Amino acid sequence: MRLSGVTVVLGSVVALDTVDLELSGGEVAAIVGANGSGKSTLLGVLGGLVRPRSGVVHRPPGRPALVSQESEGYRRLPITVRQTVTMGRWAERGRLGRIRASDRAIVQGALERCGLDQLADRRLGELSGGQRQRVLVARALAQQSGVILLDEPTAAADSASTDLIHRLLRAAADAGCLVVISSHDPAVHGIADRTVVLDYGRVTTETPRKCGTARPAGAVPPINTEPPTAAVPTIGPEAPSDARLTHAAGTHEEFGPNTDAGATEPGPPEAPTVSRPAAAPR
Ligand SMILES: Nc1ncnc2c1ncn2[C@@H]1O[C@H](COP(=O)(O)OP(=O)(O)OP(=O)(O)O)[C@@H](O)[C@H]1O
Repeated sequence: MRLSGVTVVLGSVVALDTVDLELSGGEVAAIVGANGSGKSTLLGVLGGLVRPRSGVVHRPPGRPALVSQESEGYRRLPITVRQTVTMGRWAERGRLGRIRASDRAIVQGALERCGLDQLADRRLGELSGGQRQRVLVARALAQQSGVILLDEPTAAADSASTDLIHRLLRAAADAGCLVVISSHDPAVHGIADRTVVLDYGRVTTETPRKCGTARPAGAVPPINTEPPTAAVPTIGPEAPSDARLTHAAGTHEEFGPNTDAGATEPGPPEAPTVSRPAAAPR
């Protein structure tokens, strides 16, 4: 996954400013920064949900698994935990496709690894915020994508849930996934190979991956994680119906005034003036 000179303008705000970034399978990248610094926007670009105004985006084949912020929308969904995690398999089977015994086994495995098997028949609205976050992570794991993008996946989690989610994500990366986590939680540094610091839409600091030195050996207990498969689409309420990440050879999109790159959202109108994001509390 590579971004070159990516700029995103939302309304009159430069949400991302000429961002260059290269991320690889097998690593956990932590995206950190103050409120409004552009973390969610960056995840949106990586996931193909936000259209840059300019720049180049290379994506690997397949659709990423997206874990959006736990929200009121999830609380209101009249579906059970198991049904939600099963949605991860729609990626491979299609919404109307038949869920097979192998899919059910994958879902059961994801439920168990996320400590949700006892809650499988509860509705989402009957869970705590931290429990719902584990459900969203379980759904992403059930998708078995090669890329998992998570927006503050531990914001409502207690320390035990945070530790579990982090260990599962670390294990997914160790199995070959690219895992990108936007977070305000300092605990994320414990599993990250790379930290990308955003400030007013710019990457100010990037700690690149150092082969073999990112984590002390044995710091993360092994977890039984299914290896990612190549090309699986995004699922879930936040997934756009026309997500364009399905090319077997990956995608290369160029954005700019003279290009017509595939986008999933209409680009912003030409803004006569562009301001920096509103100052965030430091
Ligand atoms: N739909 C929108 N229209 C205009 N500006 C927007 C829109 N969405 C976000 N922004 C602005 O873009 C900037 C980046 O927002 P973004 O949500 O990416 O920040 P963030 O780092 O994820 O913040 P947080 O930590 O609060 O989740 C902010 O200044 C925000 O106000």
